[in-house]
Amino acid sequence: MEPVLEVKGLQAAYGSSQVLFDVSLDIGAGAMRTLLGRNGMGKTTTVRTLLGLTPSRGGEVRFLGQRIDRLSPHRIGRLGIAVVPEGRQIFPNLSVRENLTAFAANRSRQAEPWTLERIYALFPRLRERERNMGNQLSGGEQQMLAIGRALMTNPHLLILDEATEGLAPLIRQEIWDCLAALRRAGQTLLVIDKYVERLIGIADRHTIIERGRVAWEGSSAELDADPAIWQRYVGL
Ligand SMILES: Nc1ncnc2c1ncn2[C@@H]1O[C@H](COP(=O)(O)OP(=O)(O)OP(=O)(O)O)[C@@H](O)[C@H]1O
Repeated sequence: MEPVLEVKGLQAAYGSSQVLFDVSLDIGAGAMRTLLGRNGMGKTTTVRTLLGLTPSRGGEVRFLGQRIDRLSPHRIGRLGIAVVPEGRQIFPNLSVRENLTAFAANRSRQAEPWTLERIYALFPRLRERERNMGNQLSGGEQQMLAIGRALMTNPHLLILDEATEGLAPLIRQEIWDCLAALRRAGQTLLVIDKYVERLIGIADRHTIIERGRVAWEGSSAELDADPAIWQRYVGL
């Protein structure tokens, strides 16, 4: 079956400083892949380039078979890629409910699309906070809201950058439980996070990025069998 996302030899730069040299990866329908690597290795730039926010300088990106590496971020979003960005970017002056409904759409034409009710069932805390403004939420609540807001577009592909960064351990666990539930429900996922041991139990495949190049790629079983690999490149 054709992958949902297929990236081949992706290159990107900020001005004259090249940051991605040759990044290739694919994600099958309903699969979850992680992007791993230390700070500054190019994970966020990879995501920004997929979303059209940083122009690619070479290589190809295909989404559901269609070339997207020359499209605007707006068009890419409409095709059904949603992101939970680093730092969440919740609208501070909109309520939880308004944040969730602001971009609601059915991009992937789901027979049973995400609704407010389903988001509130996934994250009961958001229901309790329904009338609170974005800037009145804890970090964990903001992350739940950012995930809920992305799901409300019913994306073919959901990308999370720094999925659990800066969150308390119990909240981190809630986010991983949510990712596992989404994975079981057939949502295709690309996740950046640092906690390799946890991700091995949830994701299908992993890509380790080192200085803008793929240093290692493989399955959860392969990564689990070789902790030296992730200790070397991720260092936890
Ligand atoms: N807007 C920018 N202008 C110039 N250089 C940048 C910019 N954003 C990132 N970089 C540089 O590009 C490289 C890759 O950064 P990137 O944010 O993609 O890494 P990362 O793996 O996501 O790390 P982090 O977890 O710290 O975000 C780094 O050397 C960084 O300093």
